[in-house]
Amino acid sequence: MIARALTIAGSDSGGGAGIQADLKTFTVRNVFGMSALTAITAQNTLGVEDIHPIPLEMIEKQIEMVITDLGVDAVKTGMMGTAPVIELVARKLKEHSVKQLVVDPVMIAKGGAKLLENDAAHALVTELIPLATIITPNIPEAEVILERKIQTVADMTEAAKALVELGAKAAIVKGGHFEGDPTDILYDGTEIYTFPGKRIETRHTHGTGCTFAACITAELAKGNSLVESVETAKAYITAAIKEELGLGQGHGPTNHWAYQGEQS
Ligand SMILES: Nc1ncnc2c1ncn2[C@@H]1O[C@H](COP(=O)(O)OP(=O)(O)OP(=O)(O)O)[C@@H](O)[C@H]1O
Ligand SMILES: Cc1ncc(CO)c(N)n1
Repeated sequence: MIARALTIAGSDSGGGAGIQADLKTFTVRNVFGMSALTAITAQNTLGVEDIHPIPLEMIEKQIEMVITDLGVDAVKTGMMGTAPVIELVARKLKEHSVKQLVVDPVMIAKGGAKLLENDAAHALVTELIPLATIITPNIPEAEVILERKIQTVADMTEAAKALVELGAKAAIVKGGHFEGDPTDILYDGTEIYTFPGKRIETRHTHGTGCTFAACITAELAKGNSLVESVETAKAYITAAIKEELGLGQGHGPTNHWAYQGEQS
């Protein structure tokens, strides 16, 4: 049977981030994708124009309809928006004993728009992080969650460990926001793994975080190990950034078809 993945996230009308990035990535990685929308955004490569939140009952019904009929092998969370949404999603994931959960703690879009209310970071810590197979913050997100500055690779390593102490089984702190080559640091509760990258000079990085986390989710859904899943996701996002599509006037989308690696 084909592996199944559910993304619980916001819609990006521009198609480069949010559920659109997730569903494209799931498809290219041979996983059947499903979605529960938390918000609709009117956005493009230049920024977020408006956000329309989805009512809590409707978020709940989407999750319920998908899990009780089609079933899921892995779930990814992206833009949550508010603390009540996080609380609801955590309750549903517990109710259905979801085993593989990738938490991408989306806070701010590339153009600077706020995708998570300030008072909701606490709910991430108390509700969602303890359920996570892996949490995938960029450096500013890890700084908000842990209430500390991250300035060096050593700080990233300490941050990954601290996120596991908060209850996630694993954490990867992404280095895309540092100057120079972007190195990501993974801690799986036992070992530290370093995923070095070469910085690609491009403005087309809209949705890199969503796409990376979606690929981890797809690989986990197929039954791959955590480290294998992150390795594939790193290769996938690197190819997607390198072979950008040249779309839009601002931060353009990545190329979800670019990765030529094997299907596992
Ligand atoms: N310019 C780049 N060149 C190569 N790799 C990059 C570049 N920018 C980001 N990455 C890699 O892409 C992945 C996503 O990291 P990033 O820090 O950009 O996520 P993010 O900030 O959460 O993205 P988003 O804009 O979707 O919120 C990481 O593996 C990171 O190392
Ligand atoms: C809907 C949505 N989710 C996540 C991001 C972060 O890239 C975005 N720009 N839009």
